[in-house]
Amino acid sequence: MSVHNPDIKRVTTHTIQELKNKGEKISALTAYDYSMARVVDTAGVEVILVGDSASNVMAGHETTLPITLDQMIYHASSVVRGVKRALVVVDLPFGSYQGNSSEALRSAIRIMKESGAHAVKMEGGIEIKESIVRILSAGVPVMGHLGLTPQSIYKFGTYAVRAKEEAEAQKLMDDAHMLQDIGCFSLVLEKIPAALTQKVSESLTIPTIGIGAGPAADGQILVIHDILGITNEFKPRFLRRYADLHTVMTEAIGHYVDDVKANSFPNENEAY
Ligand SMILES: Nc1nc(=O)c2c([nH]1)NC[C@@H]1CN(c3ccc(C(=O)N[C@@H](CCC(=O)O)C(=O)O)cc3)CN21
Ligand SMILES: CC(C)C(=O)C(=O)O
Ligand SMILES: [Mg+2]
Repeated sequence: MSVHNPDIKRVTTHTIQELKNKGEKISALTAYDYSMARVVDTAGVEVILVGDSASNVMAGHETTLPITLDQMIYHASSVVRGVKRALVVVDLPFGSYQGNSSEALRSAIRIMKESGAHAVKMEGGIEIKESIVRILSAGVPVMGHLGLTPQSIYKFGTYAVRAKEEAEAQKLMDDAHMLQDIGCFSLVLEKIPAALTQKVSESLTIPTIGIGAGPAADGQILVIHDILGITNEFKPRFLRRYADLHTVMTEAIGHYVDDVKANSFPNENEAY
């Protein structure tokens, strides 16, 4: 296996626009720490998202709501130190940008200044337009996020597919165009019908990145721990597992415990 596009030394927002223009799909994954980011980057993924899913995957919370801006900056700065090539995008966490565009700008600037990441991602459409405009005006690239927006889970009540009804699909299409028109460089579409993803992706010039949104998105994103089978209890239909690391890791650790109990670790070569 080899890294795709080895000629690309550093992925930028322009690189992923060119991939859409060429009709080449964009690969994206999450990472939350230095060691995992090094692996994901080395494997050739173009976009690494420091997702607020860290709240679930790293901290064990039920939702993404509790993670703080300081915690996102800690994860993001760790990821940036592990990345040589990918574009690093960071989720603005719940409560750091909704409602107040000055606070939104301050949050985005803290992320850029304190982590070294390349862009931020924000959930929502017209409701957060002013905040996005302020951040874009400061020269910070913004990725939008429409459809299933987990920071609003208590407004919707479920993680079910979004925009199945015509009115919600129309609002999503309007929001997508608004985000493109104000200058967002890309857009995540989460858990919406595949046909709507196709309509939106064909109608926009900027690249869409889907999760549970079907094959027509210009790119795909999943949570790294999900594709590696570490989070083995999370199995939505859209997830494809590429490894069963939960089993691999549990067995490896079990062998270590056995060796310690049998006093066969450490041996003479592993001692001074
Ligand atoms: N480990 C992990 N992976 C993710 O993809 C992820 C997170 N955490 N945390 C933040 C959000 C939440 N996401 C989610 C959460 C649930 C479903 C989901 O489909 N849940 C149920 C169906 C619920 C319903 O239909 O009401 C399922 O089938 O598992 C999808 C995406 C995506 N993000
Ligand atoms: C799943 C992606 C799109 C995300 O927002 C996250 O990981 O937080
Ligand atoms: Mg997120």
